[in-house]
Amino acid sequence: MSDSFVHMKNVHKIIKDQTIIQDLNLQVTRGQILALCGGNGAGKSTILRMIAGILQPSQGEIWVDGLRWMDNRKRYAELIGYMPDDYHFNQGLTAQETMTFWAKLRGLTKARAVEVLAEVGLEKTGTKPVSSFSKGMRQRILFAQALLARPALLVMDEPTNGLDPYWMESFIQLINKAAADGQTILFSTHQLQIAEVFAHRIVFLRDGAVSLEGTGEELRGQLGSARLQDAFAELFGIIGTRK
Ligand SMILES: Nc1ncnc2c1ncn2[C@@H]1O[C@H](COP(=O)(O)OP(=O)(O)OP(=O)(O)O)[C@@H](O)[C@H]1O
Repeated sequence: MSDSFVHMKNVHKIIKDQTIIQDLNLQVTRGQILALCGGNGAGKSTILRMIAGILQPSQGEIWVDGLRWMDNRKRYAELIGYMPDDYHFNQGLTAQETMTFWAKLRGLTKARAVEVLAEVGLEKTGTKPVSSFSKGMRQRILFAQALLARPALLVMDEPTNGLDPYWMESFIQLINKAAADGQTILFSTHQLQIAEVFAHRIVFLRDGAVSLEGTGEELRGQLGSARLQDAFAELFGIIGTRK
């Protein structure tokens, strides 16, 4: 096994007789920010859920900080802050009550719940019901939830969906700070300009396999295209290739 912080080795995932992920090998070093890109159905969420321990590979192994999910599920879960692409909030609770509930589940204090809500700019609106929140504000609650326990690994599915330009910038700053503090970050996005701005490495998936990977600069160099978005369009054509 390598000294990578996240190591996926020969991972396959089969769901309902369909191969969703095929022979995936992926390594992420500590403190690295890695963006997973690819069209609809390429397998981004499936990979992130497997790393988060929500799904298990059909074949192959995944280590986070040298630990496999089946070795010690509690310790494994403690290593990871997972931000799902969607979540059905309890509409009756305020943002602060929601976050405090999640904090208590992790043995953390209400003060930490309030602090992390402030980090995502929801200190004032935190006392309002989540039912009154916009998509972007809900995204910020989910992001705060992933940050709660200051996890060694942040796994985020489409974290910038619905963020306005101001919060996009704040999100980038928070992620850069987390990486500078030694946290390792994996996220999926369709927004290649976001991946280019702050990911140390970009992995392009196609039909559950790695199609291309490198830094933004390397990929642009390889593809001879001024912008990754152009390269992406060239390579993948119309988004959504899997039948
Ligand atoms: N529970 C499931 N049952 C059947 N098929 C599934 C299931 N989960 C995922 N899939 C299929 O696996 C493939 C990959 O899905 P996944 O959600 O990982 O893709 P994605 O890259 O995150 O897509 P998007 O960009 O649209 O969010 C898709 O073809 C999807 O239909």
